[in-house]
Amino acid sequence: MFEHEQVVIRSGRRSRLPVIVAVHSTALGPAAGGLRLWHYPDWRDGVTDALRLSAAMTAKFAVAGLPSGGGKTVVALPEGTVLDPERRRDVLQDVADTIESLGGTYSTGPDVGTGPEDMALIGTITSHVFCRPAHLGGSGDSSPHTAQGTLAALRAVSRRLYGTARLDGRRLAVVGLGRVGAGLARLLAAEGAALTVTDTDPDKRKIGDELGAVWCSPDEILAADVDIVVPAALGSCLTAHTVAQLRCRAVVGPANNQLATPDVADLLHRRGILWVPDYVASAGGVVHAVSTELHHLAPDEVRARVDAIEHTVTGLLDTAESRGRTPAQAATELARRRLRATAGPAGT
Ligand SMILES: NC(=O)C1=CN([C@@H]2O[C@H](COP(=O)(O)OP(=O)(O)OC[C@H]3O[C@@H](n4cnc5c(N)ncnc54)[C@H](O)[C@@H]3O)[C@@H](O)[C@H]2O)C=CC1
Ligand SMILES: CC(C)C(=O)C(=O)O
Repeated sequence: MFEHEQVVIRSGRRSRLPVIVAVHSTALGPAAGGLRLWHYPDWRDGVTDALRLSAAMTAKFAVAGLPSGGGKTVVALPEGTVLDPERRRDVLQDVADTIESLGGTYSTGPDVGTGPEDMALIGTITSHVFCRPAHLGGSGDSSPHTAQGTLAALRAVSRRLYGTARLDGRRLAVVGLGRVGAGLARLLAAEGAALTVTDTDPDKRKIGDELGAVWCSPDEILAADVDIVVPAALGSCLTAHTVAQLRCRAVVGPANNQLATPDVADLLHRRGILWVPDYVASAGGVVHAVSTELHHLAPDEVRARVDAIEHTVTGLLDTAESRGRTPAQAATELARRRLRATAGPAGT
């Protein structure tokens, strides 16, 4: 079933690359979600990714209790494409044109492959952008706040499984040392967690060495003998095949769309592995950006909202336990309830 409100696919005027903007829902407010600049075997795979990522943003905002809707932009780069600075600028301007044409229905921010400087460039063409650098009036890089929010989710899970929110001595495997994964690994190392890490980019090994982490190959890390696996790279890492290999008690991480298909949540549950839906654990970045840029909250209030992810996760785990649901089902039900509440009697 096609459940999105709007999907725009344009060939960029300058770059000739496919710019895909998916607006899943504006039921809670104008849509927001990051710009993913990534390689795909076929541009249609980029469309599939945009559809899934934008739907996840709707759920992310609903569970976080924020008045925004779900959207996402994907620029599907053919495999092997390397963008020189000029071509990168062309792509970003093409994205900005497309977003501007939506007249405020959707605003973009950073995601895989983009950051605050890219948002600054987009901001020269459209005002519908967030997470620009602070000196330009934006809330800056979302990734430290995404990492902080994921840490809050990990504390809730640790308390549930081990009776303490402290992570010192806990064994965690961080999959992906990009902007969020590296930040999170640093927070975990500072707390005394024993880390196993990986990234497909061998240069990231330096970060692991700096943190005293064990380096593992990307193909083997999901089977590592650890307490908690932390997906912090790309989506669809949890499949029937990889779930069968897991040796951990929980999977909690910031990577969007970790499940290859929704039924994988049941497989995890049947194996007794606690999985916190990614759209709950990864909300810190948008919570920070929206609370700062739209609601103009003071920094300590914003930080409290990011840290409140710990209570959200605890609440979901309680609900799941008391109603005989998986955490995934409890989160879906909460998101649907909040979306229905805005639709009024006709939508209930
Ligand atoms: N940046 C943010 O604030 C937010 C990011 N997320 C999600 O968190 C995840 C990471 O995002 P960022 O750190 O911003 O992206 P990034 O592009 O900075 O980092 C991604 C990292 O994953 C690595 N990687 C790719 N495939 C891999 C694989 N198969 N195994 C191991 N490593 C692999 C890449 O080499 C890169 O170092 C993404 O799924 C993103 O959608 C979610 C919410 C907010
Ligand atoms: C950081 C924001 C923009 C986002 O796209 C996400 O939370 O996935």
